Amino acid sequence: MKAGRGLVTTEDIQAGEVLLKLPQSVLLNPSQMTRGRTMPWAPLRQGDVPTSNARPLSTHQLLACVLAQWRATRTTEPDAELSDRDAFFASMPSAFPTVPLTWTLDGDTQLLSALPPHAAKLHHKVQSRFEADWQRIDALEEDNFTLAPLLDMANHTFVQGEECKVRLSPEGMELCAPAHRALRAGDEVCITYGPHANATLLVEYGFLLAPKTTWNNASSWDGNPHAELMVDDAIAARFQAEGEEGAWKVQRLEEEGYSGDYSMHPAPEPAHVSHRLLMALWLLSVALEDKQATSKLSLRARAALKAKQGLRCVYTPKEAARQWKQVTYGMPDSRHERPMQDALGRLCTEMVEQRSALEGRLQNRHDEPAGLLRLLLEEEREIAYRVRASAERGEAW
Ligand SMILES: C[S@@+](CC[C@H](N)C(=O)[O-])C[C@H]1O[C@@H](n2cnc3c(N)ncnc32)[C@H](O)[C@@H]1O
Repeated sequence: MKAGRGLVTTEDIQAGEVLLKLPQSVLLNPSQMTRGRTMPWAPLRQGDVPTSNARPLSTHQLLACVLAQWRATRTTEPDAELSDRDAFFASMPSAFPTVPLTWTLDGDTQLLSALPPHAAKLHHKVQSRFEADWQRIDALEEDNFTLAPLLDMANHTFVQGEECKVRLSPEGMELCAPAHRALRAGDEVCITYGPHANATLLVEYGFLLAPKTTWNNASSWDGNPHAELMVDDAIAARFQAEGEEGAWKVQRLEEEGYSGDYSMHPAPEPAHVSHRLLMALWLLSVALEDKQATSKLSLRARAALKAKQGLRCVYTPKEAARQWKQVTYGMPDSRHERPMQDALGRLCTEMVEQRSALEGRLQNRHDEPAGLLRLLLEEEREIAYRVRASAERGEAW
């Protein structure tokens, strides 16, 4: 994998065998640095009551201070001998060109403007965290983010079962070989950073998993197994465009805990939509009508209303609420299938077009960050294609 440096075994290792032990004393986190003593700068622990003169740092702020201080000292004394801890610090990367936060700090608006909406939202969260650290806001939850020499060199694997396990104990940290797979000398030692989709990997870590082959209609999914296309913005826009009727629908979703987090997935196949998105699509397949008011409309106005309702199922609000209850009990009415398929097809087409437009913003950029962003946009477009094809075959849910 093209992942910079990594960990590699130098001898054969049995499945489940411990590869590495890091005693508490070499770990760098607030617990270790304060050794349980109360310090005015120490991040608050659970149950700590902040005193008026304490200005605690968050863990990230504290570790950033330690690293900044080390870097400053190394600059003034470049020839000083390296201790083990210095060697660890010196091994850390000093530039992060593929992490979108760097694009913001460098003012690379071209790359930023091509981020797909969900990745842009995730990036915004990373940026807010970063800004909060700069502003030194009070962080009241317990945090004990740790820098771990050597272990921090482990790259992420996407292959389930191939990852080495990190175990925490009062003595420190242990890295163990995969439970069911021996390692041979020369194998890379990987861990998992979590079941992340590519947008998260890009904005949090600056990398993503590219597919092994070029996708075509027939190929099975060989990209990130956790790939997803988030469509919250597009769904919210649809409800908003429906005015009061949309607000009624949003309220139904909120009541049932289905508000937001609407996703499409290429794997496991067939490409499909999440249950939450399905619920939103059901509501989009409904048109509300006040029968009494409609009966008073002119023929022309009634025809215009019919056109607006399109293929959707028309209900009075009371009947819609009753049908909705049925759906939340897992008993949808088959009359909704066609309008839902239709709504999904249009949504997928919009996603494809939006990604192509975003890709257009990367013209003339052939650097690594733009390459990664292009992969993300291509992946999202491919998911939309696959879900649309599944919907046409009646398999998207
Ligand atoms: C904990 S560090 C691992 C050591 C890192 N490779 C280095 O050279 O310092 C995490 C970083 O490694 C890279 N990385 C980790 N796993 C990767 C993977 N599967 N593919 C590409 N890059 C990866 C990313 O840049 C990520 O932010």
